[in-house]
Amino acid sequence: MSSDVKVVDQLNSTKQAEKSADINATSNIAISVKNVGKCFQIYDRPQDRLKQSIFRGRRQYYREFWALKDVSFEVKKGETIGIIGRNGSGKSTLLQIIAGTLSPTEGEVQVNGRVAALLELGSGFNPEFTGRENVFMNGAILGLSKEDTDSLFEDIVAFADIGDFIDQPVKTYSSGMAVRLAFAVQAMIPKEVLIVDEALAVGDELFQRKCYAKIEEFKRQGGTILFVSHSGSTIIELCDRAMLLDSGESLLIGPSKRVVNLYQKYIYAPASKKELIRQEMIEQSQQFSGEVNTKVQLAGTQKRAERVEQSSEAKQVRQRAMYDPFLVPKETLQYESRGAKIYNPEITTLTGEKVNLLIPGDRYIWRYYVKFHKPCQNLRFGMLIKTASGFELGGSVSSFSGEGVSFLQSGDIVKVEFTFTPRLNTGTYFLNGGVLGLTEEGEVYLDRGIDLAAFKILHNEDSLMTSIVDFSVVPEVIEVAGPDIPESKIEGFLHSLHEC
Ligand SMILES: Nc1ncnc2c1ncn2[C@@H]1O[C@H](COP(=O)(O)OP(=O)(O)OP(=O)(O)O)[C@@H](O)[C@H]1O
Repeated sequence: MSSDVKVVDQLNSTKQAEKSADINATSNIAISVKNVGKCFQIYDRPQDRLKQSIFRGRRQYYREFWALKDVSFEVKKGETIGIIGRNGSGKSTLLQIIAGTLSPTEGEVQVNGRVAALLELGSGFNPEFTGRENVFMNGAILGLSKEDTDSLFEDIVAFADIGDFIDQPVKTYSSGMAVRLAFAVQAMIPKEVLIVDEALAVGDELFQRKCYAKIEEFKRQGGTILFVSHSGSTIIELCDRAMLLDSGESLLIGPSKRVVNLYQKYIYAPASKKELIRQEMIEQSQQFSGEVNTKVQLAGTQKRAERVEQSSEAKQVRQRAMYDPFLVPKETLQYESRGAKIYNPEITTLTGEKVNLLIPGDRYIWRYYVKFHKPCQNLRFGMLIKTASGFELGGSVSSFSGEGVSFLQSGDIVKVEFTFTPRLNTGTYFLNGGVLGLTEEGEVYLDRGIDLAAFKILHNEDSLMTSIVDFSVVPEVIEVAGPDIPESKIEGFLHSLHEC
């Protein structure tokens, strides 16, 4: 897209946002998408495009391709919604329509407030102008006065961190530098709605972390976010709800963890089962409409576990079996079997007692059995531990890619054990198990169970750890000087300490 076209589109976008703000100013809805469809005209040969413009309307030289079909949803103010789906499912098209850089063929989109969109970053810059000039141009396009942009300018430049290049023409920038500056503009402008296409993978890892921190800050401040990602765990971590797009259709909108799990079950299902799962998802979508899932049947669990934590008995329970029958995942999800099935998943102590209240730092076994219903080869077995919000903490597979148990007959049963040490903070965690095998489609899950078991890490009074993972940190604080070192001498003094 040329920069001129982009400018016009963005001006339209601003106008659209202003218009919507009038309509929705008092509503708690930030984005409303109603029956949106997008049809692209596909020309098989370049000359067909020319013919179409000459014989306009009299004959059709293109094929129609509907990239979005009848998509409807609403996003409340302050909500973060994730959009997930395979390549080509229509995610970017939907984001562009909501951002106002693409118009829908049918349906209606309303956005309440100013939109900043982290899409096609840098494509709106004029390469002949300097970074500074482009920042002011972008500000004007986004509806900011010169004074507004003036007051944000230092922050934009500091965030982009491109040094003196700010006064060089953008055509001299590396692509990474242009993207950084464009991100900084969108990140710093005042906005009500932020649209992010994670596929942008901006710059190096440090800059990416800075971008995520900025997105998280916007979320904390009550901003509304629409977020596209291929990473299920990022969607679960960041988003309140998620939408699954498939071939341009919105199949499922609901709690993000549930949507991501069903999506994974769907993409790994054999072709013959896909339509069935698709229908199941459409039906589930109607049930969700905003409901929040509780993960575990907590009846009595929390109180029971707290009592155990508090009692002096907790200090003596090392090596004693601790099992709470109420601590079971409410929503275990098993993939469609492709010739193998997982049975009897359980956590035990090294001496075989079934447990789910674990002592941090002790050794345990995650065990399941697998029965094979057809001959299978290159078999690998996996485990994964996740937080209650679905964030993947870590796991293991039984061998490297492509290796594994070379062959098992139909009817064979294997026992799979993973001995592990949960070095984790107090809290509830979930375990997955999976069997991978080589089929004519490549390596696929022959069976996979999401949230097959839950466990709780008991409180350790002696631990000073913070957050989730225990890195066995040993803190040490030593007084090295009294108040007699003046401020101006501190660096020299600390240097002399190292030399001693
Ligand atoms: N300008 C266009 N002209 C014709 N077809 C288009 C155009 N833009 C997108 N499409 C088609 O529309 C479909 C949806 O594309 P889109 O980029 O929205 O998918 P996506 O889900 O974002 O994919 P990805 O995950 O690969 O980024 C694709 O089949 C794509 O080829």
